[in-house]
Amino acid sequence: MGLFEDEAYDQWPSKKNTVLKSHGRPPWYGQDGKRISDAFVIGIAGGSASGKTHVARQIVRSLGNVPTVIILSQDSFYNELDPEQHALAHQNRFDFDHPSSIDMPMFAACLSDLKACKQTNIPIYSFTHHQRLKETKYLYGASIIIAEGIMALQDPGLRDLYDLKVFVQCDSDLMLARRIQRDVKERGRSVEGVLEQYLRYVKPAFDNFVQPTSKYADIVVPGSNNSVAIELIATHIRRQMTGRASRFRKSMTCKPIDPESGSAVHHPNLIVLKQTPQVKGIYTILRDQTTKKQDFVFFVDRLATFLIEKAMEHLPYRRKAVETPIGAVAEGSELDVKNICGVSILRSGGPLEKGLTRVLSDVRVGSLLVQSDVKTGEPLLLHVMLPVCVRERHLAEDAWVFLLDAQIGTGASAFMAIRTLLDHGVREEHIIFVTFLVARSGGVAVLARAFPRVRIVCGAVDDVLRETWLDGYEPGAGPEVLAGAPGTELSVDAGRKAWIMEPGMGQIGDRYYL
Ligand SMILES: Nc1ncnc2c1ncn2[C@@H]1O[C@H](COP(=O)(O)OP(=O)(O)O)[C@@H](O)[C@H]1O
Ligand SMILES: Nc1ccn([C@@H]2O[C@H](COP(=O)(O)O)[C@@H](O)[C@H]2O)c(=O)n1
Repeated sequence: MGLFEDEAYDQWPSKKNTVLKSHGRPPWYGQDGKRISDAFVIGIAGGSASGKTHVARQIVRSLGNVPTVIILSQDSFYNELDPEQHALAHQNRFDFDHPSSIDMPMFAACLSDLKACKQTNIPIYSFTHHQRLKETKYLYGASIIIAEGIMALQDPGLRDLYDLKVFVQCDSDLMLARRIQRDVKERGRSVEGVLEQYLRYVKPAFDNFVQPTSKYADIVVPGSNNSVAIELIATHIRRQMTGRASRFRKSMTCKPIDPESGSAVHHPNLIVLKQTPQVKGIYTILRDQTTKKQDFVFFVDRLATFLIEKAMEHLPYRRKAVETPIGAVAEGSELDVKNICGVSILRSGGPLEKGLTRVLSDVRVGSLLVQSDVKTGEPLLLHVMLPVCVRERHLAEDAWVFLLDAQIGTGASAFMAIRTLLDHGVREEHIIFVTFLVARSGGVAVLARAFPRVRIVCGAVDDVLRETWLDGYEPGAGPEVLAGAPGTELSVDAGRKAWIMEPGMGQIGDRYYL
């Protein structure tokens, strides 16, 4: 499932569960790999049909070009009902408006995970059937979270999670009229049923529990004609977001110096293929600019298999005895891992992905898309599609992940990809980065400092990571120069420069696929 699904919520059976909107997520961590700031969280409360979801969506629209936003609806967290309660619910005789009807601890837990930049899996609720569906919805990667629900400001623990608290104040008649319309159209209810439920539970609960929480709000927004208030909120959020992203692209290309020895830091877990004549021969063909595409693809595929086999040496194995066809016992070994998967950094990780599936035929492979921001040169996380054993927290901590990318130059994409896996609970020592080429003076040293337990398996090490003007770039030209500019396998900074590896292999993805 894709992570950043713009306006994806119309497909959900319950109310608008989540909206994810992304213009790419800049680094949320510092040079030491640790998180530097939490996501910004807005809590929106108000009566049923007061317009909370509408306000949340309007805020998202008004925010425009900001990093990823998620709308998290409290509606997803109604408690499971037993058969008796279920029967009552279908007769409009169950109180869904009492605070105890919502699984507040679960809502708070999901929200705090998202705030702390971790992934979460939220329930999907069906208002028609008054129950949670079997599937859950995976969420990850928001810089801004809007949590909305009638009880969003009810719980003190929840209130502590918000950076901004909003209450939507709406006229009761308008709320009732909207609710009748919506519940008949979208929630499979009859007009009589809506009115019965409204008079018995909704209105009293609004007066007793919902309206009193308006006192906690930083801002009260009208339930209609509220564009000015929404613009004010969006401006406030934009201001809060400024300066939150970490900027350290430039420093990633420098050789970090070990304060104790004074010499450049090398990666303690950099594993380079033995430079046999056979391996050297393959690299010679791959580095040669006259090599035809057909040969390039053939030798990349061959090398990918070598590298994956090398990486496999770092997985745990246990002893295993088998009986041979002649009835003898042979002592051997077998893989001792619960879950193993691949994650390919798009698009250059593709050839290694093929290598991985040749070696482990049933392995699941996910992907990450990281691209440089044209203005700042910082990496932006644009897309996350991870295998289930990483998406589910209880599986992630036992999972082993082969992270695949063609080369590590500045290390910016590798850094972001590793941080993403760690956010999901994958153990640092369970990540094996497999790559064709690394630049010694570049990102590996930065990665070594931040994530020393991640193993990097590569086939060759280039000493030079050179900063250069992009081909065809003239200072002062527009950002369109960057689109598809050759030699930008390694990212671009605000000055329209790229870092290229020497001697390098050129753009491995382009040479392989185009
Ligand atoms: N400002 C508004 N102007 C017009 N219609 C609105 C406005 N706010 C909400 N509505 C409509 O009212 C109904 C309920 O709004 P919604 O945002 O789903 O309420 P809540 O999330 O508070 O239950 C929806 O059909 C929505 O389109
Ligand atoms: N099975 C359910 C669960 C909840 N409700 C009603 O939903 C209202 C809250 O949702 P809003 O989108 O209107 O904020 C709440 O007032 C419950 O009565 C329901 O009808 N059935």
